[in-house]
Amino acid sequence: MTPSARIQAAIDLLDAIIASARDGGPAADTLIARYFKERRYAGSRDRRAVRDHVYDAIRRAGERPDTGRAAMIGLAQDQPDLATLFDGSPHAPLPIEPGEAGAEAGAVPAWLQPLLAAPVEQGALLGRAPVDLRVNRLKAAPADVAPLLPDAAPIPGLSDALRLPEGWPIEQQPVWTDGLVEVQDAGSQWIAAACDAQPGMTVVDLCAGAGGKTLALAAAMAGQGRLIAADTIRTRLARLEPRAQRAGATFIETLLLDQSHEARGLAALQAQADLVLVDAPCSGTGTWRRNPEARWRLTPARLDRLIGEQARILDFAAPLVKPGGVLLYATCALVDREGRDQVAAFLARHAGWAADAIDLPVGRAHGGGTLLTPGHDGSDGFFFARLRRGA
Ligand SMILES: C[S@@+](CC[C@H](N)C(=O)[O-])C[C@H]1O[C@@H](n2cnc3c(N)ncnc32)[C@H](O)[C@@H]1O
Repeated sequence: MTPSARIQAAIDLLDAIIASARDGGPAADTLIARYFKERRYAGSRDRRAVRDHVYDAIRRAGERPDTGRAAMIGLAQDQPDLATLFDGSPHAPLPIEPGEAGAEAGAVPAWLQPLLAAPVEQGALLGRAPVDLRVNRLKAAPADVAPLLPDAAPIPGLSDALRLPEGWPIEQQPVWTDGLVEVQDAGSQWIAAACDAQPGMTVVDLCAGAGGKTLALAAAMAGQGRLIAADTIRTRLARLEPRAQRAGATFIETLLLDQSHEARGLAALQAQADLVLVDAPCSGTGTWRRNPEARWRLTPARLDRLIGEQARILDFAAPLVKPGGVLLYATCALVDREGRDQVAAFLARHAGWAADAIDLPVGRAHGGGTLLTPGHDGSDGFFFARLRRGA
């Protein structure tokens, strides 16, 4: 592909990504993979260049652009070399017309800016994320793994964590295929630390998804006790099973819940759990480093729906906790209505509950919980709170 044809390919992909973000379709990564599957003539350098253009254009535009062309013209305003590639040659975009507008530059959609927690450094939300690893204590100690990964650096305060540079291909290494390490952002590892799961406990991971945090809890429990991974989406839970095998965490039980009738599926666990983790569905504002197009998907109506769902999940999670036990509420969102205010509302609805102080060498206290941000903590952004049921 010529450099100009790569720009046109990026424009075509951005058109598809914009439509998909508007209509709730597949993620950008899926669309990019599909696009190249149908265009075998594109070599690996073409793919990398097109992908970089696409993600640079997504990162640059806070609001969803009208067209892929507008998104790329916006990028060309910052990178004038790109503007010369709009040359009208075969497979290239037409020249940029005088006065033709590019998408506006910005990090956060205007409607969302006032809703983000005040300490959040908005300019840092779109940085590049490193590859963070968690050494799987069920199979190895950090001292065994560190010499196998000389490019990895420790992460202060997280004894089982290692950090590799962005894009490092860990999934091709035996240390990953053998289950000695999991890819897990430091923020998620801090949440697992805040859970303080111990061997022998009964633990419910209520929004387990594909089990990223479940596996961290399994390692903290040293494979002893009861660990139930629940979710309403069968395909997500199905992805946990091979991961648990690889990690040697075979004691994990999975529980598929029926959306809107979750309490029925959880009836046998009432007042049984020492710990319930609610890693709730959320706006994902803390993970824009990895999913920058997520900010083109969010709308005020979708945010309202998520907040309602978070409150509903908290309400059916609370009765599972035994007296004296803990409900750890976490979201990878930095919107106060999903974090600080959600916890305050929970405490107002549920007598006999209180927020524990969280003693971790990271984050900032925020309302009844802790705020982690890319700008302050170098991890994905999260809000989390430890809610304790009175004994
Ligand atoms: C933020 S993701 C969880 C990520 C996962 N804990 C991890 O560490 O990889 C939120 C999950 O909540 C699940 N979910 C949504 N509504 C739910 C409900 N009513 N009950 C249980 N899980 C739900 C979603 O399917 C999704 O997998």
